[in-house]
Amino acid sequence: MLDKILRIATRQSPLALWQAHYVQQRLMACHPGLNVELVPMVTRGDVILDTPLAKVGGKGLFVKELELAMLEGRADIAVHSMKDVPVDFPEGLGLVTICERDDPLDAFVSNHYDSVDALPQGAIVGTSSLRRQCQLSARRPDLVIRSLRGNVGTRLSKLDAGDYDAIILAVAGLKRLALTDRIRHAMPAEESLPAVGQGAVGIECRLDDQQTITLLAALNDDDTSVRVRAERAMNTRLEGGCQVPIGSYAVLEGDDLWLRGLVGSPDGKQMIRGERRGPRADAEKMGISLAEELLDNGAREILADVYQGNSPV
Ligand SMILES: NCc1[nH]cc(CCC(=O)O)c1CC(=O)O
Repeated sequence: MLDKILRIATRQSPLALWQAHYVQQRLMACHPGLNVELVPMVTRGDVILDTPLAKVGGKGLFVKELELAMLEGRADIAVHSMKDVPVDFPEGLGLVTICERDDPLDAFVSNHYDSVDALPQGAIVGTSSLRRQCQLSARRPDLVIRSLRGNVGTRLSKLDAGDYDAIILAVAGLKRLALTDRIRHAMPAEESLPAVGQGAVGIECRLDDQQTITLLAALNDDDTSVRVRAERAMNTRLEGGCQVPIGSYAVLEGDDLWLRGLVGSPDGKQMIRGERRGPRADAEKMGISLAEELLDNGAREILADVYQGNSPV
């Protein structure tokens, strides 16, 4: 078994490479003698940089090429930010491991201001995340939200060039890239409910590859896994792609899981919130029942509006 070389399909952004290296290091530490190599790839999501993701097919654009490489046997595993992993997997592939979650919160990043509340009237905030846009606009309807795509480094350069008064990024991404000094304010979940899976790294592989699945099991974190399963169950039940602002965030309090969810309109004028508390064994059930409550409380209409194009995405 240890004469095998495990190949990780990875995008080449600094964040993707950090995550792939992290999994490589952890696998080699857990399985002395195991060889782990990176197979760097370019995805469509890396090529289409000028259009909001919600309009060009969503975050799945970042994973398709990696999945094809696994199905064709050119790679054994793919490492993903859980936030970017779509609900469905191609036949034969699945998510088998979720590593310990890093900071799940959003970061307020600015060269001039300390917080959203400190921004002047009409300030320009950069984000292409409808979830962040919705929550920012609900709090401060006067803000002008402008699209912001590209790698974390590119986004920071655009801020530094003066294109924006502030931008919102994930704390976890900034930490991984050793850029925590750019964070002015970690936005608590009450201010910006995080995205499904934010801050967690997941690993996908072929479901018939038992040898790899066994090797990956050592990296699974049960607490993270239960939290992310609750968040993803909510998202799946909502059938919400990334065209709809959705936040879903679970924490453990002892053995109890506290799951909070949000569905909003992109302009922040509508916002439906709900929560569940229950035993960790009910993670998925809680996600589904919270989604159903949100749907009954108005999320159904919001989702329908967005998909019929009545809502300014
Ligand atoms: N959308 C891109 C993306 N995917 C994952 C992260 C951050 C790391 C994570 O959430 O695990 C980021 C950057 C960001 O949102 O600032």
